[in-house]
This record gives sequence, structure tokens and C-alpha cells, in this order.
Amino acid sequence: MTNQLELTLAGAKGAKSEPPVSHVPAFLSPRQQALLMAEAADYPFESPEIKVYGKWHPIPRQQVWFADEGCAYRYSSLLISPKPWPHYLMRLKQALEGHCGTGFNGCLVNHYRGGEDAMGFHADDEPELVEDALIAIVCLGATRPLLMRRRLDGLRCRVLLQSGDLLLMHPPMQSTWEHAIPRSQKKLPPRISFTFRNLKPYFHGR
Ligand SMILES: O=C(O)CCC(=O)C(=O)O
Ligand SMILES: [Fe+2]
Repeated sequence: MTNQLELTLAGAKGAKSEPPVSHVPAFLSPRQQALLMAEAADYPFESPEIKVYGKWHPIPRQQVWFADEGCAYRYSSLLISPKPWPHYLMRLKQALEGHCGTGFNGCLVNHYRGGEDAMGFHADDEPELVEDALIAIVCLGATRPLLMRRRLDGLRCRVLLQSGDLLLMHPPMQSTWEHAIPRSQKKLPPRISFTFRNLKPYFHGR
């Protein structure tokens, strides 16, 4: 792990525990960021509707799922089939695989149009994901905090993610902590996050 993690412990003073994440600031050069940002302008983003307490609502952000063949992803009650890898996203995947020494076969791209777009507390622990696999998040655009909350006692940590940063979530992050991108009252520019995952191919059949 890198020791560049900037965490603000908002929980018990002197708590020893930190979430199993590593923060790599400026993982992408300004040029790599510009190429990816331009490519993402043509991604087929959607805001699918999900059922919350019996009512259907569009998710408060946009997303698109790129993955290898056979890597469908179930999101709430929706089974999302994979779209083929765009050029610069594939280059980013390869760069990350070199950096992390592990493979990824899917990437959920999230588009937060402004401060009102957000993602609630959750863990990425769906059954089609390989257990104890690394999840890598690369972000572009607005600086936003990622909040982390320990399941055991609700201890909270926060890391500020800036354009070009990489955040790695190591096991057992998904079973011991939850994470969120909170809504902001401020008027913020758009943010895109690329979340690389490792799925069990053909989990949802052929
Ligand atoms: O946008 C982010 O940085 C986090 C996204 C996330 O947690 C997810 O896609 O599961
Ligand atoms: Fe997540």
C-alpha cells in the first residue's frame, strides 16, 4: 500500500483502524485525463430506475457497464449486459493491471452530473464478483469525498478524490466497510469514476 492516504478520522479519537484502501494521487497525467474525458463524452450513459421501498426511481447519477463477454452485472434488480471496451478505457485497464499485478474484466463507469448526483452507502459484494478481489477506482473531473463507514461500529473515514487519482479497495474492504459519494449542496462540475472489477464469467449464464 502507498502511504499517501489522506484520511480524516471522524470517529473515535485515537482509533487505530483505517480502511484497507490505498490512494494514489495523480495516477493519470493531464493528457491521459483529457483523452479519457473526451472519449467518455460519447459513452451511452443511462440512469436506470431501481425500486426503493416499493417505488421506482431513476438512480441519482448516470452509469454504463463495460466488460468482457459473459460478464453481465446485476444492479439492484437489473441485469446489465456488457458493452465492449472503448479504446482509452481498455488502455486504462491495461495500465491498472500492470500497476496492480491483477486482472480486471469489467468496469462500471459512473457519471455524477453535479453535486446533486451521489451514491449511497454500499459495498461492492454482489455474488458475481470474485470474492476478495481488488476494486480500483479512477476519477476525472470534480473533486469529491469518498466516505467510508466501518460495519462493526460505524467508524467513519473520508478521502478526497481529485481528477486523475486512483483509489484501490483491498480485501476485506467490501465485507468490513461500506463506502459512499455524498450529495453536495455546492454547484459542482461533473465527475466521472471508472470502477474496475473482477467478475466470475458467465455467472448469469450464456
Ligand atoms: O464514484 C466513486 O468514486 C465510487 C463509485 C462506487 O463506489 C461504485 O461504483 O461502486
Ligand atoms: Fe462501490
